[in-house]
Amino acid sequence: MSTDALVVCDDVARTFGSGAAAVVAVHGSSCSVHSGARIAIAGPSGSGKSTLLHLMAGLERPTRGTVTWPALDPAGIRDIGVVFQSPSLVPNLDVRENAGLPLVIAGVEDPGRAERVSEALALVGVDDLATKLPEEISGGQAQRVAVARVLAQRPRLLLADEPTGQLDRAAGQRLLDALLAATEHLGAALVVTTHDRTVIDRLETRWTMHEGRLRTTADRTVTS
Ligand SMILES: Nc1ncnc2c1ncn2[C@@H]1O[C@H](COP(=O)(O)OP(=O)(O)OP(=O)(O)O)[C@@H](O)[C@H]1O
Repeated sequence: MSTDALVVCDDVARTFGSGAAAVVAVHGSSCSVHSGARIAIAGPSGSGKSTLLHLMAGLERPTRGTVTWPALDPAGIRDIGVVFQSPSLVPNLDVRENAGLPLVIAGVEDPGRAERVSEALALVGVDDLATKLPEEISGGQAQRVAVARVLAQRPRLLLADEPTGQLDRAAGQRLLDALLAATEHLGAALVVTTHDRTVIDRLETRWTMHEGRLRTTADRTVTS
């Protein structure tokens, strides 16, 4: 396996529960993600996409196999940003405060923090909403704020779990535009799990999950 990979999954498996109730969410699957990669992980509901993404993020431990982050230093798992299907903004904080919250928790001080938050909000086109509360913005805008919250951490690897799943087609396209532009600007790799054909068609690399098994494929030409 290449050592410049941001994440390497080597024969990983993840089982939930035990005995007769055990569910094998991911069977022995191997893959690696390098700088600049733009990968869609497609597959039906329940095929193990989210579990694989969580394994890549270090949010789940594999029951078999290993997940390593060769190009990230030991504390570098912080270089991984995760966007979930639901934005989960804090209701009583405004957009700017929500986007900056992980940096506050990490102890990043101003003016650096404010600069990073402003850059992230601008990258996803919600800088004009900075003083709005979550209840004052649309679902698509809230999801862009959730992306900004991750971008403000300047990740080298951005993992997005069905980020357009709750959005209509137009809002989903705008979110994807923002994700692509922002990861390019930051030089971050992007991995997106999705059912959405229009998302799949815009990423160079398409992997598929089926009943917990990952199939990786070569890069292809993006249609738009
Ligand atoms: N924490 C958990 N406890 C028990 N079973 C789980 C858990 N997480 C996932 N599973 C099971 O593992 C399997 C894979 O789930 P996963 O969420 O990874 O699939 P998915 O492809 O992301 O599905 P969707 O597209 O619907 O989000 C499913 O059968 C699911 O019920």
